[in-house]
Amino acid sequence: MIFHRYHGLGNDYLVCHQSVAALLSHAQIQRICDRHYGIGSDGLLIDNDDADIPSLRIINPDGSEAEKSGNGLRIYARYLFDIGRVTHEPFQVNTLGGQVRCEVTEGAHQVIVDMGQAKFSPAALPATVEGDEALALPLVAGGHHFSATLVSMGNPHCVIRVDKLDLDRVKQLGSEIETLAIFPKRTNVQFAQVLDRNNIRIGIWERGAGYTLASGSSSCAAASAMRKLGLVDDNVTVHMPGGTLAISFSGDFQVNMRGPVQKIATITLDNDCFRDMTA
Ligand SMILES: N[C@@H](CCC[C@H](N)C(=O)O)C(=O)O
Repeated sequence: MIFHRYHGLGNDYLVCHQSVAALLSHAQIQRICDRHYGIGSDGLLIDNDDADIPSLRIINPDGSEAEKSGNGLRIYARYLFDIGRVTHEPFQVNTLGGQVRCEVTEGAHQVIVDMGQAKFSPAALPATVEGDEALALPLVAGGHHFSATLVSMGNPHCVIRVDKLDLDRVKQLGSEIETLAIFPKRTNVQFAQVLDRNNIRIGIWERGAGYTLASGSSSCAAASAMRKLGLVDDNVTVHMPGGTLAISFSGDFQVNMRGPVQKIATITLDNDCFRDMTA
């Protein structure tokens, strides 16, 4: 079984063809993503090449399926370029969270993705809260009171605005917020600090993955939330522990993301990896 390992700002993924994924159980995917007993990864990207438009499935390390992933899309676009399926011309990719436009540029080191429209309706996440939008939703976690903005980028995000970002707090409270009862499909969580009208800093807790160094859809969601609150302009650099992404807005919250991708390795998985497993 062949896997291609890439990262976007330290958010790392394994890419495999659907014929490989079809052989894997839920538990085996968890094992492959495990950093001590498997190859280790923030998720699995499954390439489906049945149709004219390439289609991406995104599996979190806990085995759950995500509708969309920003770093995952940049990595998948770069993978398609590496295998010669696309060129430097823009192309479409299907995800469960909608169709997006990708462009591999600067050699193949940068990828631009039109991530689609940020949506603020709680129903879009889904979240079981009243109202057409939840822009300053009171939340309590770990005994602390927060104000959250709910955003769907195709996948769900709960963006908490803070005066000063504390990454330990993200690690301590991420899981509790991810699994609050108001989020029936759980949620990704970002703590966001506005630095100025063109820069924000975020800490990320990903649904199904935990604390990560960077996240594309989280960057889009956090920038969208701060834009909606009137705190930033149309061009926002999102600073994360793993590095920065450039986010820009056009029209009615159409979100564009630009950032790097790096290839790490092509790996052959040994079947011995599953020897002690029953399924
Ligand atoms: N790392 C990703 C997000 C991956 C999916 C997420 N964990 C979810 O369940 O929605 C990104 O770069 O966007």
